[in-house]
Amino acid sequence: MDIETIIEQAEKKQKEIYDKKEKMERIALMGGTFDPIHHGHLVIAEQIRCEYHLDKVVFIPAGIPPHKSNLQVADAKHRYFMTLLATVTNPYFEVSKIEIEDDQVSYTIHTIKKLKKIYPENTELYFITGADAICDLDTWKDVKELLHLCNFIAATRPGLESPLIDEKIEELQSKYEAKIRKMDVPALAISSTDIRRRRKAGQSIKYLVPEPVEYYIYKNGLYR
Ligand SMILES: Nc1ncnc2c1ncn2[C@@H]1O[C@H](COP(=O)(O)OP(=O)(O)OP(=O)(O)O)[C@@H](O)[C@H]1O
Ligand SMILES: O=C(O)c1ccc[n+]([C@@H]2O[C@H](COP(=O)([O-])O)[C@@H](O)[C@H]2O)c1
Repeated sequence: MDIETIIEQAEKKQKEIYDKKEKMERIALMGGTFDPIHHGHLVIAEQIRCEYHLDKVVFIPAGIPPHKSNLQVADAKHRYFMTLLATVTNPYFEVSKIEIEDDQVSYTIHTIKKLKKIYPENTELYFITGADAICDLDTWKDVKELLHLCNFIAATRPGLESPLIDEKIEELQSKYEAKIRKMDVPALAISSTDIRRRRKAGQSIKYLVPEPVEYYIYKNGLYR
């Protein structure tokens, strides 16, 4: 099947999930630059979905990532399509265009406020981040309000010691009375930075990203 057909199917699936939205009560949001999306992202999203009995996980590619605005990132359209391709086979995964359709910096507080207006009042939102992101949560826009609007789940990530994450979570919880939980996920030392570096060096990225994403990267000459 060609990439265009898979993308078409993925967009159809988005609509079907979206139409069911009034029945959803526990939704996880997985924000990221996804430049590109890789198996590390998918593993943490699926594990958290299962362990927290969530109705779905919404992947939200950032339009202008707040902490990466001085870095060059691939066009939002490419990052959106790769996220669609990576998630199409999971009926519980959805991709939102909410941040890429906005020309402002993609602050999570703005996204959460917009989504709270869309979802029914009883919906509980969980924002998934890697443990590295938790460590600099203090620097996020309107962090106090954000932590009151949304639960956070910090997935462990190779390179960050677990006690350090526990300490950080405790600190944030007492400072902001926040609801943050840690989730131990199988260690996958995969990062988008490493995938881009490998591509630039002409090395293989096979098995680090889903196959259709790998194909999309080659077809569109990304990260050379
Ligand atoms: N292998 C991984 N294990 C656990 N969490 C991860 C992993 N890769 C990414 N994440 C988390 O997923 C979220 C979105 O990640 P992002 O799109 O920035 O990918 P990244 O691999 O960290 O990218 P980059 O290397 O370009 O910084 C972040 O909160 C990040 O911490
Ligand atoms: O709102 C903020 O201030 C903020 C600061 C840094 C990161 N974020 C969000 O965290 C997610 C992961 O970001 P990144 O840069 O690791 O891809 C993504 O959804 C970003 O929009 C949000």
